[in-house]
Amino acid sequence: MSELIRAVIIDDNLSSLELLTAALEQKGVALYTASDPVHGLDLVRTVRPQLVITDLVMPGLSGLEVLRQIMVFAPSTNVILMTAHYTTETAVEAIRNGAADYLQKPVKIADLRERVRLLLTAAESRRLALSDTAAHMEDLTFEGLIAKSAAMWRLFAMMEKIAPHYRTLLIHGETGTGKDLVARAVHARSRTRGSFVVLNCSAVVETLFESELFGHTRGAFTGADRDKEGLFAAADGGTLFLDEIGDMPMSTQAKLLRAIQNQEIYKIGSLVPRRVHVKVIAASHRDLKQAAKEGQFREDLFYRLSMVELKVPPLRERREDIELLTGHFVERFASEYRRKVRGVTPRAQLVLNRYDWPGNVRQLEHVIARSCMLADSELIDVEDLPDDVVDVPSTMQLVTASLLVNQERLLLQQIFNETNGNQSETARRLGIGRDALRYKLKKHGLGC
Ligand SMILES: Nc1ncnc2c1ncn2[C@@H]1O[C@H](COP(=O)(O)OP(=O)(O)OP(=O)(O)O)[C@@H](O)[C@H]1O
Repeated sequence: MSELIRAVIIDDNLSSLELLTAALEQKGVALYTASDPVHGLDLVRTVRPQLVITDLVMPGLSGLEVLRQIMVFAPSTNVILMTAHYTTETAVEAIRNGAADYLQKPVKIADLRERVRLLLTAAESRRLALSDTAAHMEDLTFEGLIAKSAAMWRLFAMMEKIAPHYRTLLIHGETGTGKDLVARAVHARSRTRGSFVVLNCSAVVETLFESELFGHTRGAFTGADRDKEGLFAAADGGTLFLDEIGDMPMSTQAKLLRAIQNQEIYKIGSLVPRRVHVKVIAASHRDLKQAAKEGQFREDLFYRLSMVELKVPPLRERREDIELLTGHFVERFASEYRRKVRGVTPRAQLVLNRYDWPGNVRQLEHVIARSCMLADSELIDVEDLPDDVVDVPSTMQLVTASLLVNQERLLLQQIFNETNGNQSETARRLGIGRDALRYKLKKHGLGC
């Protein structure tokens, strides 16, 4: 971050403009100010700043419009909006539209400095991770998540921005992609003081769901022989992570929605409400929108949760992460199992890079753990890898094969029709023998 940082501040209130300028004035930062949004946008176009701080309500053009225009011509700019009327909903909306942050006015100077520092450091980490010049693993790590792919660093940037503002969040991704780690990372960056409490919805007996979430009073039902606090209460001031929320019964979903909306819970057997401040993160490998359409998930809960939706891409869509994760897991398991393994051979790495990883990072983790145990030498080789990883043809090969089969069927059908089903003529035009033609016709269910 040694280069000069350019920042543009736009505010129609002159004393606020002066205050912000004084707050951000420091070595290495070039500040430009505008007291009207149109001039502000001109400045942004000419000086191409990394950072723009703009008021939300201004005559002529709103801060949201300023944001919208900047996102069109310089989408990587960090735009911070300031407003006297902060709500979670407007903050989330602004961030979904590309804002880097959304601050309550009057802005606390220490807060602003810290937010700017975090944003610029995050932008620097992102640049470093994507530039192939990262010197250390820390440069490629975001709160325990390791990646160098642009897709993952885009996700980290969104996590960073949304973490201080969201109240509900939905994480979607195939099994083993790292949803749990993503949830923990968002919690860590949310600056809440409370705990991170987890409920795996696929592991709870249906009848005990509500007692798990909201707690119960003694005698509330048979077997309730003492008062019990629920997970909502345990997560008060922190985050409740509901993993595999698609497995939550519909009746519990209705109560969950009410608790989220009212920030109030009732223990089973009690009429006394308790106020709670809980951020809720839900995760699912299922397409909940589709489930809601099919009546298998409450639509209102889906819309509430998906105000912010984070998608964790499958490993096969970010293959540049495979080698990095392989190295990380080799180091971890070699040390855990006290083995002298220090890497994988180039050809084994090729096999790993080519495989489709239906179980995603977790599957890669298990494969490397097993290979570390089996490897006879310092480098894991192809024979140390499981057969299914080594033998399966890559998706590319499968796709090509199925395309060829399709093409063949279409061609056969076309010529067979043109020749009015004349096999000798069809074989002649295709340049193959009659036996080969009969075989192919049978294979494709044609002409019989
Ligand atoms: N980017 C990553 N860097 C390092 N480790 C990772 C990364 N992504 C996933 N892992 C590891 O892979 C394993 C699976 O991750 P995690 O449990 O977060 O996935 P998940 O999507 O929540 O899975 P499920 O859908 O089965 O609950 C964990 O051991 C986790 O530590």
